[in-house]
Amino acid sequence: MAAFSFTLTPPLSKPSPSSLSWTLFSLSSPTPPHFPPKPLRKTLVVFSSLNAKPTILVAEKLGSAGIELLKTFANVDCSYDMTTEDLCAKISLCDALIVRSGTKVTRQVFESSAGRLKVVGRAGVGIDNVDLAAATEHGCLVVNAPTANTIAAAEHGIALLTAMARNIALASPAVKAGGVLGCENDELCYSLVYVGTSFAIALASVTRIKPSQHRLLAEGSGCGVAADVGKWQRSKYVGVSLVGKTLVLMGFGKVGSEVARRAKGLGMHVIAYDPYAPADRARAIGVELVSLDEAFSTADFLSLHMPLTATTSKILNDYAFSKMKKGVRIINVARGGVIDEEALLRALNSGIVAQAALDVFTEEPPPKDNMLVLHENVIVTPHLGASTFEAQEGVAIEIAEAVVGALKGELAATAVNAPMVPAEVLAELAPFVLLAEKLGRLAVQLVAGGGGVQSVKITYVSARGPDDLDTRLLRAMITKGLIEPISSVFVNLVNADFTAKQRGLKIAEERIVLDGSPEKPLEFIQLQLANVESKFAGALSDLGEIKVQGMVKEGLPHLTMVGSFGVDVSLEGSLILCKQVDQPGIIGKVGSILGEGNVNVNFMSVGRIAPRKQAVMTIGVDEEPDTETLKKIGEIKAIEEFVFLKL
Ligand SMILES: NC(=O)C1=CN([C@@H]2O[C@H](COP(=O)(O)OP(=O)(O)OC[C@H]3O[C@@H](n4cnc5c(N)ncnc54)[C@H](O)[C@@H]3O)[C@@H](O)[C@H]2O)C=CC1
Ligand SMILES: O=C(O)C(=O)COP(=O)(O)O
Repeated sequence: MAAFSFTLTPPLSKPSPSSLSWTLFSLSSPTPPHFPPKPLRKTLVVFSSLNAKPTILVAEKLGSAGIELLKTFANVDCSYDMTTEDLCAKISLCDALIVRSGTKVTRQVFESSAGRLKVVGRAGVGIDNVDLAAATEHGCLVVNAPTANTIAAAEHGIALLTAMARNIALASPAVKAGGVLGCENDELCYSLVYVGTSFAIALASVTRIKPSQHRLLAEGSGCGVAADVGKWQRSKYVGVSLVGKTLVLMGFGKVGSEVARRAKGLGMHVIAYDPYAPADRARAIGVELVSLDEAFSTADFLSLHMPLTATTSKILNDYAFSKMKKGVRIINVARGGVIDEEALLRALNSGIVAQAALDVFTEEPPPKDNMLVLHENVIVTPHLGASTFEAQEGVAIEIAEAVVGALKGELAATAVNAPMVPAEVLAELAPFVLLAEKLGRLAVQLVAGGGGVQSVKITYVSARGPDDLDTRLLRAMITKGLIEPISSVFVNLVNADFTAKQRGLKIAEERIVLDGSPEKPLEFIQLQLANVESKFAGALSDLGEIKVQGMVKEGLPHLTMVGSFGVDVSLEGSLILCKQVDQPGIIGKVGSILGEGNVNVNFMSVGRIAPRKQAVMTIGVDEEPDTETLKKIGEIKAIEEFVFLKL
């Protein structure tokens, strides 16, 4: 009697947490016309919608063009000014969330989503308000809109620079209050006052008050401007010139470069501190990259354009200010947290910093009694860097395209928490990505017991040099294949490495370079699972590891080796592996049993050590054979063992 085993477990399908299900990817989807220009890198995303329309929650004001675009694909819920509690309550009903800088997307939000939230779209650049680690752990892709507000932010930086240098923000309301609006004696007049904390000109409202109340009002609101109302103070608002002055840019990325171009047009000497910026790009704009110390010590004006990270947090601190020239002027359109606000206050009070122009704050909106905001040498705007009509329409379209694309399973060009791979590399790797997942699924189903695997060795064999092969996608898909069939977690490019680590799955990668034509990115991929028992002994290598190997033939993934047996079967549908003593008639017998069970065979191959010796037969089937059919196969005398695998 032949020893055999077959498996209909572990469960290979699991209920989708939402109307969205995981699929590998779609490379065939047409790319929508793109505005603004397409970034060069893309990432593979693994979502696709089934029948029901997904729901997208828009938590902050988004340009109308973006909303219209979203509505063509999804149910769109525009709920602005939600509390954290409101957001957490709604999020489990949403497949995607779109925010700007005003919404904190915390771990609590991801936990509250109960696995449904698949994409967070940040309609802008800075993603410091999104808990990326939590997003990744929950397999949620985060995309941003990194290009559409660059010019707006740069223009705002220049606006603050010039407004500060020429005291525009202080002089204008003073003139309006006293001169233009006609403030005389005890007659009632209009005066610009700051609302509440008096922190923003943009928030100023016009209030009818008596001139005798101006000072009172000014003192009451802590507002230096209101105290000067009614005065035509030409000598008070004498400014400083820009031409010939040194402007230091801290961060020389998209916004920093655009500020540089504009500042050079104003006749400024522009230098930058950015350890990661390419020197040739800086040179092309006529900007010298300098050390941090040189940046601090030479600046007449210093403008911040770096992201808020652990390294940049409070980069302008007491030490930095102590290195600066007396009378330096600071502009911040990046993030409040890159400045130690208390240190800046001290530097303003001591005169090291003559003036500061701030668009962003550690806490937004800043508290009423924020002494920086109230400081007479500080001008402020309420995070307006990206707020032009043009930028907001552009950002809205950019983020809507990214979110819809991700939900459709297209490539996300602006993924923040997943590897981005050049689009052309991705197109080339696509069939290998499919092969990688199938090999993972196949290998794990050969393991006896439901415990899965603790270590896997992946060997990539290619005629290309190791540096020419980006294996992140392949590794992620092998991980997906290894983990999903034996667990309830959904693995994608975003959370693959995290999930593997969390489950204690060690992944070793090896690349072997073959002689041959480097036209194809890969010749084959091999997986070896060590320290496991197999339910199909024929899949074990001489070293006792489960070994499977595959390659891409005519664009389709093929299994080419099981254990020590060479086979050749297309990895479609499901697979039956049989180990038998090679002899006439076996193929026919198995074929007719499958036929009787109404199971269509799509591929069959036999790999044998030698004629009439042991052989492994691989049979690709379109349908899943029922238990009775499988039992009959097991009863064929010459068959030593067999296994049914669902791909
Ligand atoms: N106020 C507003 O409304 C807006 C603010 N922003 C903010 O402006 C900042 C820059 O945006 P982009 O230029 O689009 O980003 P980007 O990514 O193109 O440029 C950032 C630059 O900072 C550099 N950098 C990173 N760490 C650094 C460090 N430790 N020291 C020096 N440089 C470092 C990077 O190398 C990069 O060149 C971001 O914080 C973004 O959130 C952007 C748009 C609007
Ligand atoms: O894009 C950025 O980084 C910004 O700071 C813009 O923020 P906002 O979208 O205007 O809230």
